Amino acid sequence: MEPHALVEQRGPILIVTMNRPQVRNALSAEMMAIMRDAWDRVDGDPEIRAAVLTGAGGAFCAGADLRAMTQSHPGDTFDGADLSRIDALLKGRRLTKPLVAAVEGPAVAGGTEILQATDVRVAGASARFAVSEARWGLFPLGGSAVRLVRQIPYTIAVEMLTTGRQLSAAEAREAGLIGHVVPDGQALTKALELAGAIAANGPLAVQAILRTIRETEGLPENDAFAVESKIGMAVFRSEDAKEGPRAFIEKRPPEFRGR
Ligand SMILES: C[C@H]([C@H](O)CC(=O)SCCNC(=O)CCNC(=O)[C@H](O)C(C)(C)COP(=O)(O)OP(=O)(O)OC[C@H]1O[C@@H](n2cnc3c(N)ncnc32)[C@H](O)[C@@H]1OP(=O)(O)O)[C@H]1CC[C@H]2[C@@H]3CCC4=CC(=O)CC[C@]4(C)[C@H]3CC[C@]12C
Repeated sequence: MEPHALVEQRGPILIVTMNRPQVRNALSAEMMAIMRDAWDRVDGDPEIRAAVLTGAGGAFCAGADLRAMTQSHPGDTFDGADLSRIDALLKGRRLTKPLVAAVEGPAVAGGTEILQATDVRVAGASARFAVSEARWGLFPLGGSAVRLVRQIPYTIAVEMLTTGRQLSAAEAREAGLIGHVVPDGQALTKALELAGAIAANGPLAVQAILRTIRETEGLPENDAFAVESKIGMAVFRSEDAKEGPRAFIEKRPPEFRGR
Protein backbone atom coordinates (compact mmCIF):
# COMPACT_ATOMS: atom_id res chain seq x y z
CA MET A 1 0.00 0.00 0.00
CA GLU A 2 1.31 3.42 -0.97
CA PRO A 3 1.56 6.03 1.79
CA HIS A 4 -1.32 8.53 1.68
CA ALA A 5 1.14 11.42 1.23
CA LEU A 6 4.64 11.51 -0.21
CA VAL A 7 7.37 13.81 1.05
CA GLU A 8 10.42 14.49 -1.08
CA GLN A 9 13.25 16.95 -0.53
CA ARG A 10 14.80 18.41 -3.67
CA GLY A 11 17.67 20.62 -2.57
CA PRO A 12 16.18 23.44 -0.49
CA ILE A 13 12.57 22.57 -1.45
CA LEU A 14 10.29 20.09 0.31
CA ILE A 15 7.58 18.66 -1.94
CA VAL A 16 4.48 17.24 -0.25
CA THR A 17 2.19 15.20 -2.52
CA MET A 18 -1.28 14.13 -1.34
CA ASN A 19 -1.44 10.57 -2.61
CA ARG A 20 -4.83 8.88 -2.80
CA PRO A 21 -5.46 9.44 -6.52
CA GLN A 22 -8.25 6.80 -6.68
CA VAL A 23 -10.42 9.09 -4.49
CA ARG A 24 -9.06 12.38 -5.89
CA ASN A 25 -6.71 12.63 -2.89
CA ALA A 26 -9.50 12.89 -0.34
CA LEU A 27 -8.04 13.52 3.11
CA SER A 28 -7.42 10.61 5.48
CA ALA A 29 -6.09 10.53 9.03
CA GLU A 30 -2.86 9.00 7.69
CA MET A 31 -2.51 11.73 5.05
CA MET A 32 -3.12 14.45 7.60
CA ALA A 33 -0.52 12.97 9.99
CA ILE A 34 2.13 12.89 7.23
CA MET A 35 1.28 16.47 6.26
CA ARG A 36 1.55 17.67 9.88
CA ASP A 37 5.00 16.05 10.21
CA ALA A 38 6.08 17.56 6.90
CA TRP A 39 5.10 21.07 8.07
CA ASP A 40 7.14 20.52 11.26
CA ARG A 41 10.07 19.54 9.05
CA VAL A 42 9.69 22.66 6.89
CA ASP A 43 9.75 24.90 9.96
CA GLY A 44 12.48 22.98 11.77
CA ASP A 45 15.07 22.34 9.05
CA PRO A 46 17.13 25.42 8.13
CA GLU A 47 18.19 23.76 4.85
CA ILE A 48 14.57 23.89 3.64
CA ARG A 49 13.74 27.31 2.22
CA ALA A 50 10.40 26.71 0.51
CA ALA A 51 7.78 23.98 0.21
CA VAL A 52 5.42 22.82 -2.51
CA LEU A 53 2.03 21.17 -1.93
CA THR A 54 0.51 19.14 -4.75
CA GLY A 55 -1.66 16.10 -5.42
CA ALA A 56 -1.02 12.83 -7.26
CA GLY A 57 -2.78 11.58 -10.39
CA GLY A 58 -4.07 14.84 -11.84
CA ALA A 59 -6.08 15.94 -8.79
CA PHE A 60 -5.24 18.30 -5.95
CA CYS A 61 -7.62 17.23 -3.16
CA ALA A 62 -11.35 16.39 -2.83
CA GLY A 63 -11.54 17.32 0.86
CA ALA A 64 -12.64 15.04 3.65
CA ASP A 65 -13.32 11.41 2.79
CA LEU A 66 -17.11 11.33 2.41
CA ARG A 67 -17.21 7.53 2.23
CA ALA A 68 -15.35 7.26 5.53
CA MET A 69 -17.82 9.78 6.93
CA THR A 70 -20.71 7.41 6.19
CA GLN A 71 -18.98 4.78 8.35
CA SER A 72 -17.69 6.93 11.21
CA HIS A 73 -19.03 10.49 11.24
CA PRO A 74 -16.91 13.24 12.89
CA GLY A 75 -20.19 14.68 14.23
CA ASP A 76 -20.64 11.49 16.28
CA THR A 77 -17.02 10.65 17.11
CA PHE A 78 -15.77 14.20 17.80
CA ASP A 79 -13.77 14.18 21.04
CA GLY A 80 -14.05 17.92 21.75
CA ALA A 81 -10.58 18.79 20.40
CA ASP A 82 -9.92 22.48 19.74
CA LEU A 83 -10.67 22.87 16.03
CA SER A 84 -9.46 26.48 15.91
CA ARG A 85 -6.13 24.86 15.08
CA ILE A 86 -5.82 21.99 12.57
CA ASP A 87 -2.11 21.65 11.85
CA ALA A 88 -2.38 19.39 8.80
CA LEU A 89 -4.59 21.92 7.02
CA LEU A 90 -2.49 24.84 8.27
CA LYS A 91 -5.49 26.35 10.01
CA GLY A 92 -4.45 28.36 13.05
CA ARG A 93 -0.85 27.62 12.15
CA ARG A 94 1.15 29.13 9.30
CA LEU A 95 4.53 28.03 8.01
CA THR A 96 7.58 30.19 8.55
CA LYS A 97 8.66 29.53 4.94
CA PRO A 98 6.71 30.08 1.73
CA LEU A 99 4.38 27.30 0.60
CA VAL A 100 3.64 27.07 -3.13
CA ALA A 101 0.53 25.20 -4.32
CA ALA A 102 0.59 23.22 -7.57
CA VAL A 103 -3.01 22.36 -8.47
CA GLU A 104 -4.16 20.01 -11.22
CA GLY A 105 -7.80 18.92 -11.51
CA PRO A 106 -10.19 19.34 -8.59
CA ALA A 107 -9.36 21.31 -5.45
CA VAL A 108 -12.68 20.87 -3.70
CA ALA A 109 -13.90 21.44 -0.13
CA GLY A 110 -10.91 20.68 2.16
CA GLY A 111 -8.78 20.97 -1.03
CA THR A 112 -9.66 24.63 -1.54
CA GLU A 113 -9.53 25.11 2.24
CA ILE A 114 -5.86 24.13 2.50
CA LEU A 115 -5.15 26.08 -0.68
CA GLN A 116 -5.97 29.21 1.32
CA ALA A 117 -3.05 28.45 3.64
CA THR A 118 -0.57 28.45 0.75
CA ASP A 119 1.31 31.60 -0.18
CA VAL A 120 1.84 31.29 -3.94
CA ARG A 121 -0.58 29.35 -6.14
CA VAL A 122 -0.32 27.79 -9.59
CA ALA A 123 -2.95 25.72 -11.41
CA GLY A 124 -3.31 23.77 -14.62
CA ALA A 125 -5.90 25.16 -17.04
CA SER A 126 -8.50 22.46 -16.23
CA ALA A 127 -8.22 22.85 -12.45
CA ARG A 128 -11.44 23.66 -10.59
CA PHE A 129 -12.01 25.14 -7.19
CA ALA A 130 -14.97 24.86 -4.83
CA VAL A 131 -15.95 25.00 -1.19
CA SER A 132 -18.76 22.47 -1.47
CA GLU A 133 -19.39 21.50 2.18
CA ALA A 134 -22.81 23.18 2.37
CA ARG A 135 -23.99 20.98 -0.53
CA TRP A 136 -23.70 18.00 1.82
CA GLY A 137 -25.01 19.81 4.91
CA LEU A 138 -21.46 20.14 6.27
CA PHE A 139 -19.48 23.14 7.47
CA PRO A 140 -16.12 24.16 5.97
CA LEU A 141 -14.21 23.67 9.21
CA GLY A 142 -10.88 24.03 7.40
CA GLY A 143 -11.25 27.79 7.89
CA SER A 144 -12.90 29.02 4.67
CA ALA A 145 -15.82 30.80 6.35
CA VAL A 146 -13.21 33.06 7.96
CA ARG A 147 -10.35 33.10 5.46
CA LEU A 148 -11.94 33.10 2.01
CA VAL A 149 -13.62 36.52 2.38
CA ARG A 150 -10.23 37.91 3.43
CA GLN A 151 -8.52 36.58 0.33
CA ILE A 152 -10.92 37.17 -2.56
CA PRO A 153 -13.78 39.59 -3.27
CA TYR A 154 -16.66 39.20 -0.80
CA THR A 155 -19.39 38.37 -3.28
CA ILE A 156 -17.35 35.64 -4.97
CA ALA A 157 -16.34 34.15 -1.62
CA VAL A 158 -19.91 34.09 -0.31
CA GLU A 159 -21.20 32.64 -3.57
CA MET A 160 -18.58 29.86 -3.41
CA LEU A 161 -19.32 29.11 0.25
CA THR A 162 -23.10 29.09 -0.01
CA THR A 163 -23.70 27.58 -3.47
CA GLY A 164 -20.69 25.24 -3.62
CA ARG A 165 -20.25 26.25 -7.28
CA GLN A 166 -16.97 25.29 -8.91
CA LEU A 167 -14.74 28.04 -10.28
CA SER A 168 -12.62 27.33 -13.35
CA ALA A 169 -8.90 28.08 -13.17
CA ALA A 170 -9.46 31.22 -15.26
CA GLU A 171 -12.22 32.43 -12.88
CA ALA A 172 -10.03 31.61 -9.87
CA ARG A 173 -7.18 33.67 -11.28
CA GLU A 174 -9.51 36.55 -12.08
CA ALA A 175 -10.76 36.45 -8.46
CA GLY A 176 -7.18 36.36 -7.16
CA LEU A 177 -7.54 32.91 -5.57
CA ILE A 178 -4.59 31.70 -7.65
CA GLY A 179 -1.71 33.56 -9.26
CA HIS A 180 -0.85 31.53 -12.36
CA VAL A 181 -2.69 29.34 -14.85
CA VAL A 182 -0.44 27.05 -16.89
CA PRO A 183 -1.13 24.29 -19.43
CA ASP A 184 -2.46 21.09 -17.82
CA GLY A 185 0.33 18.96 -16.36
CA GLN A 186 2.68 21.95 -15.92
CA ALA A 187 1.58 23.17 -12.48
CA LEU A 188 4.29 21.35 -10.54
CA THR A 189 7.02 22.51 -12.94
CA LYS A 190 5.91 26.14 -12.58
CA ALA A 191 5.53 25.78 -8.79
CA LEU A 192 9.05 24.37 -8.53
CA GLU A 193 10.36 27.24 -10.64
CA LEU A 194 8.75 29.76 -8.26
CA ALA A 195 9.91 27.84 -5.17
CA GLY A 196 13.42 27.79 -6.66
CA ALA A 197 13.38 31.56 -7.12
CA ILE A 198 12.29 31.97 -3.48
CA ALA A 199 14.93 29.50 -2.24
CA ALA A 200 17.69 31.41 -4.07
CA ASN A 201 16.87 34.60 -2.16
CA GLY A 202 18.08 35.61 1.27
CA PRO A 203 16.32 33.18 3.65
CA LEU A 204 16.26 35.65 6.53
CA ALA A 205 14.70 38.29 4.29
CA VAL A 206 12.09 35.90 2.86
CA GLN A 207 11.10 34.56 6.28
CA ALA A 208 10.98 38.03 7.80
CA ILE A 209 8.74 39.26 4.99
CA LEU A 210 6.34 36.34 5.55
CA ARG A 211 6.41 36.86 9.31
CA THR A 212 5.60 40.54 8.84
CA ILE A 213 2.68 39.73 6.54
CA ARG A 214 1.33 37.20 9.05
CA GLU A 215 1.85 39.30 12.19
CA THR A 216 0.48 42.56 10.80
CA GLU A 217 -2.68 41.15 9.18
CA GLY A 218 -5.62 43.23 10.39
CA LEU A 219 -3.51 45.73 12.40
CA PRO A 220 -3.93 49.51 11.95
CA GLU A 221 -1.21 50.76 9.59
CA ASN A 222 1.01 52.50 12.16
CA ASP A 223 0.83 49.55 14.57
CA ALA A 224 1.76 47.33 11.65
CA PHE A 225 4.76 49.52 10.79
CA ALA A 226 6.01 49.18 14.38
CA VAL A 227 6.03 45.39 14.00
CA GLU A 228 7.46 45.59 10.48
CA SER A 229 10.37 47.88 11.33
CA LYS A 230 11.48 45.65 14.22
CA ILE A 231 11.43 42.51 12.07
CA GLY A 232 12.98 44.31 9.08
CA MET A 233 15.87 45.91 10.99
CA ALA A 234 16.94 42.50 12.30
CA VAL A 235 17.36 41.46 8.67
CA PHE A 236 19.43 44.59 7.89
CA ARG A 237 21.77 43.69 10.76
CA SER A 238 22.47 40.20 9.33
CA GLU A 239 25.55 38.97 7.45
CA ASP A 240 23.26 38.12 4.51
CA ALA A 241 22.29 41.78 4.18
CA LYS A 242 26.00 42.62 3.70
CA GLU A 243 26.61 39.71 1.33
CA GLY A 244 23.79 40.77 -1.05
CA PRO A 245 25.08 44.27 -1.95
CA ARG A 246 28.68 42.94 -2.09
CA ALA A 247 27.64 40.21 -4.56
CA PHE A 248 25.85 42.81 -6.70
CA ILE A 249 28.95 45.01 -6.92
CA GLU A 250 31.21 42.01 -7.56
CA LYS A 251 28.81 40.79 -10.28
CA ARG A 252 28.34 37.30 -8.83
CA PRO A 253 25.41 35.42 -7.28
CA PRO A 254 25.09 36.01 -3.52
CA GLU A 255 25.98 33.21 -1.13
CA PHE A 256 23.46 33.53 1.68
CA ARG A 257 24.17 31.75 4.96
CA GLY A 258 20.98 32.53 6.79
CA ARG A 259 22.67 34.62 9.45
C1 LIG B 1 -14.34 20.47 7.46
C2 LIG B 1 -13.12 19.90 6.74
C3 LIG B 1 -13.47 19.85 5.27
O1 LIG B 1 -13.65 21.16 4.83
C4 LIG B 1 -14.75 19.06 5.00
C5 LIG B 1 -14.76 18.52 3.67
O2 LIG B 1 -13.83 18.58 2.92
S1 LIG B 1 -16.22 17.73 3.22
C6 LIG B 1 -15.75 16.97 1.72
C7 LIG B 1 -16.56 17.46 0.66
N1 LIG B 1 -16.03 16.96 -0.58
C8 LIG B 1 -16.63 17.17 -1.70
O3 LIG B 1 -17.64 17.79 -1.76
C9 LIG B 1 -15.97 16.60 -2.95
C10 LIG B 1 -16.77 15.41 -3.45
N2 LIG B 1 -16.21 14.97 -4.72
C11 LIG B 1 -16.55 15.56 -5.87
O4 LIG B 1 -17.28 16.51 -5.93
C12 LIG B 1 -15.92 15.00 -7.10
O5 LIG B 1 -15.53 13.68 -6.83
C13 LIG B 1 -14.68 15.80 -7.57
C14 LIG B 1 -15.15 17.14 -8.14
C15 LIG B 1 -13.67 16.03 -6.46
C16 LIG B 1 -13.97 15.01 -8.69
O6 LIG B 1 -14.90 14.68 -9.70
P1 LIG B 1 -14.48 13.65 -10.82
O7 LIG B 1 -15.62 13.54 -11.77
O8 LIG B 1 -13.16 13.99 -11.36
O9 LIG B 1 -14.27 12.26 -10.05
P2 LIG B 1 -15.39 11.32 -9.37
O10 LIG B 1 -15.75 10.27 -10.38
O11 LIG B 1 -16.46 12.09 -8.76
O12 LIG B 1 -14.51 10.67 -8.20
C17 LIG B 1 -13.57 9.65 -8.48
C18 LIG B 1 -13.59 8.71 -7.30
O13 LIG B 1 -13.18 9.42 -6.14
C19 LIG B 1 -14.18 9.32 -5.13
N3 LIG B 1 -14.20 10.56 -4.34
C20 LIG B 1 -14.15 11.82 -4.79
N4 LIG B 1 -14.19 12.69 -3.78
C21 LIG B 1 -14.29 11.97 -2.68
C22 LIG B 1 -14.40 12.31 -1.30
N5 LIG B 1 -14.35 13.59 -0.88
N6 LIG B 1 -14.48 11.32 -0.41
C23 LIG B 1 -14.49 10.04 -0.81
N7 LIG B 1 -14.39 9.64 -2.09
C24 LIG B 1 -14.30 10.60 -3.01
C25 LIG B 1 -15.47 9.12 -5.89
O14 LIG B 1 -16.43 8.54 -5.07
C26 LIG B 1 -15.01 8.20 -7.01
O15 LIG B 1 -14.86 6.90 -6.52
P3 LIG B 1 -15.77 5.71 -7.13
O16 LIG B 1 -15.37 4.52 -6.33
O17 LIG B 1 -15.38 5.65 -8.56
O18 LIG B 1 -17.18 6.14 -6.93
C27 LIG B 1 -12.73 18.56 7.25
C28 LIG B 1 -11.49 18.07 6.53
C29 LIG B 1 -10.83 17.09 7.53
C30 LIG B 1 -11.78 17.08 8.71
C31 LIG B 1 -11.21 16.69 10.04
C32 LIG B 1 -10.66 15.27 9.96
C33 LIG B 1 -10.17 14.84 11.29
C34 LIG B 1 -11.23 14.98 12.29
C35 LIG B 1 -11.66 13.92 12.99
C36 LIG B 1 -12.55 14.04 14.05
O19 LIG B 1 -13.01 13.07 14.61
C37 LIG B 1 -12.92 15.39 14.50
C38 LIG B 1 -13.04 16.30 13.36
C39 LIG B 1 -11.83 16.30 12.45
C40 LIG B 1 -10.77 17.24 13.01
C41 LIG B 1 -12.32 16.71 11.07
C42 LIG B 1 -13.00 18.03 11.09
C43 LIG B 1 -13.49 18.42 9.70
C44 LIG B 1 -12.36 18.45 8.71
C45 LIG B 1 -11.37 19.55 9.11
